[in-house]
This record gives sequence, C-alpha cells and structure tokens, in this order.
Amino acid sequence: MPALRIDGRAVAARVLADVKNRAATFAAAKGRPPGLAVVLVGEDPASQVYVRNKGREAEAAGFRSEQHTLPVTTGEAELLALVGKLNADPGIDGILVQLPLPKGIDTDRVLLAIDPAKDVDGFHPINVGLLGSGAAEKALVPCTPAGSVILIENVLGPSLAGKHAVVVGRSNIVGKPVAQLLLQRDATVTIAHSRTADLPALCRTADILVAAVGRPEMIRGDWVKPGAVVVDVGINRIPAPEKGEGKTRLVGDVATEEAAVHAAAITPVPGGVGPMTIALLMANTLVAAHLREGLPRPALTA
Ligand SMILES: Nc1nc(=O)c2c([nH]1)NC[C@@H]1CN(c3ccc(C(=O)N[C@@H](CCC(=O)O)C(=O)O)cc3)C=[N+]21
Repeated sequence: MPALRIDGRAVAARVLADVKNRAATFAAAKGRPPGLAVVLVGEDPASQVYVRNKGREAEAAGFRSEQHTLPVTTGEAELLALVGKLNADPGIDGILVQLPLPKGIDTDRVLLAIDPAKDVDGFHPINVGLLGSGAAEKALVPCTPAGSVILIENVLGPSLAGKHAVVVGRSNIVGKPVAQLLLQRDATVTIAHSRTADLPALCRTADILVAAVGRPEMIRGDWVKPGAVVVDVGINRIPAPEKGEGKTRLVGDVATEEAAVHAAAITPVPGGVGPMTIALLMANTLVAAHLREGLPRPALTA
C-alpha cells in the first residue's frame, strides 16, 4: 500500500476557518479583533515572503495585522525599543520577531524581552518552561511543533500510548518542543541528532518519525519502519537544473518517494508542515487574545 500523503494545506485551511469564526466572536464581544505584529529585520527575500504570507493570513482571519520591517543595520537597542512598544500596545496580542536575526543582535535577549503573554512563537523561556513542566494548556506552544502534532493526531488519534516516536533534531524551535508535545500525548520519545550512533537503525524502530534536521533528503526510504507515520519538518531549497539554469526546488529532510514505499502516512514538502506553521501562528494569536482578555482558552479543532 502506498503511503497516505497528509494534506497539510487542507488541515491548515480547517484550522484557519475555525480561527476566523472565533475571531469574529471575540471581536463582537471585545470591540476589537485579535492583533498580530510581525517584525522583520533585514531584507532576506525568503523571510520577506514568509512575513508577507503571515500578514495575508492574519487579515484573512479578520485580525488586525502589522508588519514592521527594519533595516539590516538596526541595532539591538532599537529592536528592543520596538518590542517594548508592541508589548505596551493593548491592541496587539501576538508579537513575532522573524528569525534568524542579523549578526550582532543577541537573539536570546530579544526573545526574553517579548511579553510571554504575547509570545505567539512560544520561544520565551516562560513558555518553554510551561511546556516542559507539562503545563502546555497554560503556555503558548511553538507553531511548527503544534502543527506537526495536529497532523499526527489526524492520522493516529489523540493518544499515542504505546508508540515509539523518534525526533531527529534537537533544536529549541522544533526538536525539543515537538518531543514534549509527543510525550504529553503518551508516546515514548527518543530525541536523536547528528551524534547519535546508528541513526538509520534507530529510525527503523520509530512508529512516528519526525525529521527536523535541515539536511535535504537525509532520511532514506530504508530508515522507515513499515507502517510508520513520517512528519517532514525540513524546508530546503536545492538546485533543480532539470527545471532550467539557476532554478531551485523545495525538498524536505526526508527522501519522500523512497519513504512513501514503507510509511503508512507521510507529509509532503511543500504542502505538509509549512502551511500548518502559519495556521498555528493565527491560532496562537487567537489564544493569546483570549487569555489576555480573561476569556477561556479556545479549544481549536482540525
Ligand atoms: N520567529 C519565527 N517564527 C517562525 O515561525 C519562522 C521564523 N521565525 N523564521 C523562518 C521560519 C520558516 N517558517 C515557515 C513558515 C511557513 C512555511 C510554508 O508555508 N511553506 C510552504 C512553502 C512555501 C514556499 O514555497 O517557499 C510549504 O511548506 O508548503 C515555510 C517556512 C517560519 N519560520
């Protein structure tokens, strides 16, 4: 049986429809829509595309949406001043500072300066700590991990008891938080990385395989256990001479066609985790708006 291709665009569209509905209810109750501010330092074209997409989805959901683009020469103090202004703005519920930041800016200091109640990336140490101590329902949870777990739940249901999840990659942005979310759903979780012994053999023990390493097509078909659910978080732009001189294409961290021979279900790139990241950013902004206004945390559905 060929693997089910998990349609991240379709699941993201369901999340966004739910967010839009609830945003309208929120706006009617509070006299203002949820507000999201996205901050971009520098002119990296890929980052500009992502930031523009985030603004477009925020507007489609009925949010107030602000984009702040600062020159690449911006100093840390200036960026901290903007974050302080956004923290103090009562109409802004979510602040996202696009990463990576230019050299010379201390990323940890900037993330620490964002009000944890507005930290829709879930990168502030307060939110990291709430997730790590099992209080995810009080936390803002990082978007890519939360979106990845919704895709897994759509295939396997809410309980992952008895399943072995292998997370390849130990970043603060994906690997560690996705491991926490899987653990919270009762999976048995192994976090693997570049120094893990015999990574292919370990991956072959995974009922759930999450790839978040940032190396194009590193995970091969024969690393995948028959019947596994494979979530490919990687987004790598590689040369595609077959499309013409200087052209590129997007690939994940998994050799998708090879892996699909063995997997029960697999997320494609593009069209898998990426659209979920943006949908969960809107969901987090809606959650932050509710919590800041003293309303119960909305239980989003997909
Ligand atoms: N503070 C911060 N938070 C982030 O969440 C954040 C960030 N910084 N820096 C950059 C990365 C990257 N990122 C993506 C989001 C959506 C897609 C996405 O929708 N991808 C489409 C394809 C897009 C394309 O064609 O290039 C897909 O996979 O189908 C990709 C990448 C969020 N990031």
